Amino acid sequence: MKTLVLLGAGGHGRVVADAAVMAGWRDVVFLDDGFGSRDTNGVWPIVGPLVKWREMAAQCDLFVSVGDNGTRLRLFKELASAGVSLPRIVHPSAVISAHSSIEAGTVIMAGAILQAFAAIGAAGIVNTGATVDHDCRLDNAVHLSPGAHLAGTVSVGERSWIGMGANVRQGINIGADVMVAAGATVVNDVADRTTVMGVPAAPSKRIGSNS
Ligand SMILES: CC(=O)SCCNC(=O)CCNC(=O)[C@H](O)C(C)(C)COP(=O)(O)OP(=O)(O)OC[C@H]1O[C@@H](n2cnc3c(N)ncnc32)[C@H](O)[C@@H]1OP(=O)(O)O
Repeated sequence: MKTLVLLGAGGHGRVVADAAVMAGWRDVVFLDDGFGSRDTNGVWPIVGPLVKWREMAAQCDLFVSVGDNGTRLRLFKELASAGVSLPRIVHPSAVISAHSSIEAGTVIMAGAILQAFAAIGAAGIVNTGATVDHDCRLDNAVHLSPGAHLAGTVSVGERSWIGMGANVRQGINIGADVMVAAGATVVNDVADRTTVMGVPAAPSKRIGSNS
């Protein structure tokens, strides 16, 4: 297998690296703009700043491991438009229906479950133990946090973040750039750029950061 180059050397990056090793990559390195002041992320080396991807692209697999949804999607699009090889990373303990789909640049973490006809967009994160049930549609750069659960036929718009342990009722449409708070239960559709929290989830006057 080619060397895997991860763009973004934070905590999320370490979990992506670990999943990638479990999925079969042997050599994993990071690029990060903190290069110079840090030279490792966990047990993996940081070998240069982000821009170095251009000189590594021909020989390596590249993957954006930035947690912030907007930044991750912007970098993913930059790489994709340069024609770079952009894998999916699926932890071997995830349960993935043969009738589901996962676009490039997405990571599926340990213990996650994708049910039949679930469709996951590009540059997404389906985090530890999250479940996506039948016929759900996740647009690009959605982050489904650890232990979040989507019932059947839920749609989630671009760059939205579903917090830890949140639950979404079947058939719900969640817009783009939405923040669903940790532990919320969503029983009504959610408009673009809204933060919802609580059980049942209601819009919050305070806007949380979507990162
Ligand atoms: C592997 C990983 O680590 S992946 C990362 C997973 N992380 C998550 O899922 C975290 C998701 N983020 C949250 O739930 C955040 O609390 C947010 C975005 C909803 C709110 O964040 P902030 O805007 O910083 O809000 P802040 O912490 O200042 O709290 C504002 C108010 O909302 C309340 N509040 C915050 N989060 C929640 C929540 N999840 N549910 C209910 N109420 C909440 C606070 O108690 C506070 O109430 P108060 O004004 O009465 O004191």
